[in-house]
Amino acid sequence: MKTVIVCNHGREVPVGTAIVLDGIDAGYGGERVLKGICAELPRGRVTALLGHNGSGKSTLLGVLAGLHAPSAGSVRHDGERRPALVLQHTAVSVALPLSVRDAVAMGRWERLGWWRRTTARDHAVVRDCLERVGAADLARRQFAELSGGQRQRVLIAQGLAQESGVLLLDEPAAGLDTAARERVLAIIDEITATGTTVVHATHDDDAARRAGHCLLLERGRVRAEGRPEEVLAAASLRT
Ligand SMILES: Nc1ncnc2c1ncn2[C@@H]1O[C@H](COP(=O)(O)OP(=O)(O)OP(=O)(O)O)[C@@H](O)[C@H]1O
Repeated sequence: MKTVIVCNHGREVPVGTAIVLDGIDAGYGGERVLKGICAELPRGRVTALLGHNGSGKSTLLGVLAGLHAPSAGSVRHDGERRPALVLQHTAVSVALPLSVRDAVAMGRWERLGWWRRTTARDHAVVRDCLERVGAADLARRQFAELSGGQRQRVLIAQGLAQESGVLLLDEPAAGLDTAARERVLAIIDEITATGTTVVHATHDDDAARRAGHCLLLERGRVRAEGRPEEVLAAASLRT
């Protein structure tokens, strides 16, 4: 029997929900991009955000990360810290001289405050996060020298270093070759195995099939939500 804890615009919210989106509207200037998004994203699992270009996936990730204020509705999550947003490797400037270790340590900045005085624990977290993404041997390298796949794994480590219960990724495997893509998807699976909730935007049906839950957006509205096979079937009906 499904256990209901609260009501979300008349929808049941099962126990085990990490994030509740309740009637989210959001946009840019006068343009309304997200329109009344209601959804429940399961804790400790991967949710794949699907939809055509411009359907609002990145905007929704921004709202989930607390970087983009909704004009209506609310986001509730059960963690103490706000969700960690992992940048796409192509979105990060490589003009600055930055070691891999320093790039991951930036994930600690919000905790450190103005003086950014790191402790032994901060260093241990950075080491652990690099190990979790298989990049411990890259720690002393310059971020700019890395391949796209290596950069993406380092950015995931930066997100993990925030020690949030929720990790948000915007097309983390886009532009990577098959081996690098597979490695990123395997890391995402391993992250959820330790209890972290992952939400990632993707155009990749294989990545969606590996997810525990899918949310399909169409022109800023939820077109389908649920198990991957059901949502992918709904998606194929629209193409
Ligand atoms: N910073 C911005 N300023 C103005 N409009 C924006 C901005 N970012 C996105 N948009 C618009 O919002 C709509 C949704 O964009 P969004 O990037 O959220 O979609 P998406 O589903 O992530 O697309 P893609 O798959 O191409 O990344 C689009 O019409 C886009 O042009």
